[in-house]
Amino acid sequence: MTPPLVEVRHLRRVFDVSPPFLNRLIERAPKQFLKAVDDVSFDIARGETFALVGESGSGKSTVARMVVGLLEPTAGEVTIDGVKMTGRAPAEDRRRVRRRMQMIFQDPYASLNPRWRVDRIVAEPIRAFGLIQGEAAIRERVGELLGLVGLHPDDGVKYPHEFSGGQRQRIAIARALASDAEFIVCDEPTSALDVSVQAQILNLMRDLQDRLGLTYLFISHNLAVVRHMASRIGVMYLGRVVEIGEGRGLFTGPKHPYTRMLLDAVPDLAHIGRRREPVRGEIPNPINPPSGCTFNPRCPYANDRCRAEIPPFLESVACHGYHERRIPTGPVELLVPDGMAALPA
Ligand SMILES: Nc1ncnc2c1ncn2[C@@H]1O[C@H](COP(=O)(O)OP(=O)(O)OP(=O)(O)O)[C@@H](O)[C@H]1O
Repeated sequence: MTPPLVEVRHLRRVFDVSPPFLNRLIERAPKQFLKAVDDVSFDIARGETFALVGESGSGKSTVARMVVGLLEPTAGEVTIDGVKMTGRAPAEDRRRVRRRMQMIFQDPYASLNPRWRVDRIVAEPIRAFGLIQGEAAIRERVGELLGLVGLHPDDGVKYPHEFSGGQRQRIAIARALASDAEFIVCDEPTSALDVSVQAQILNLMRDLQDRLGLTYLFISHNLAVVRHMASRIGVMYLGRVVEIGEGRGLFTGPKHPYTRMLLDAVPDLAHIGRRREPVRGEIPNPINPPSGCTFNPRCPYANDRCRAEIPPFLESVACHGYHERRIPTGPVELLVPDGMAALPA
């Protein structure tokens, strides 16, 4: 069996969110810490799209930033292509992996230098990594990359503000591909776009994946988008992965009560065989999370054990109720929301 391209093990990130020292001194308040990511583990196979979903603040972006090396983990390991990125792997190995790993963000405008022409933006990784020598050859490669993402090679002479949001995301993708990336971390890449443009960008990403064998870590709060993109999905709640499921399976047979609640909150979800449960309560304060399973105050099936013990991650789900067969399960089916009909199933 080929090893996974990406291995994330027991990743943790704690932020110090204490008030300023003097305030703490006056108020005699202790330091405060926020566990943004707590013991997260998953693998991503080569050529696969693995998605992380969850409500705002569940820790998705923090995981993404640690995976690409933009943020130092408090604990845990990220191994990419056999190289321990969080350990003491030789610098040369880590540089090689970094080049082949890129990130695209929700707001492409913020990540594209507004004063640079598009051809310079796309050529920058090629120059930085010394991938191609000679200006004519670089120009040719930039034209090729722009064509690959559905832009015209002549678009290179324009500036980012001359493009629409969707076209800017295409430029960001071209720049990511310029360094011969094989692993792309996509943090809400289409959330700022109109639904029809979203579909075009998602289809482009899938097409590029097929043609170039790309691997994606896809972060989104939009379940319809995730269902379209991902072969496997991890559901995050308050810094933990509570369930990992195969794309369709997660939608048709959710195991964790939180996954069911997330699906129930999608208006276009048709429910077969079980009652839709209303969304209960709010996400607790992550600085002072509930004991035991952090979902227990919102869970209709919680008992004393749920309030006392963190559930282990077994059979792809971390839930005492599921392991003890206390939770009724039933199939659900996701209907394609309006406007997303352009997305192939
Ligand atoms: N630099 C930071 N300092 C302090 N707290 C942070 C920092 N970055 C993130 N957090 C906190 O960590 C938690 C997880 O945030 P994160 O952005 O990873 O969640 P998310 O699921 O990606 O949500 P969103 O979709 O809103 O970005 C949140 O409670 C957030 O406030």
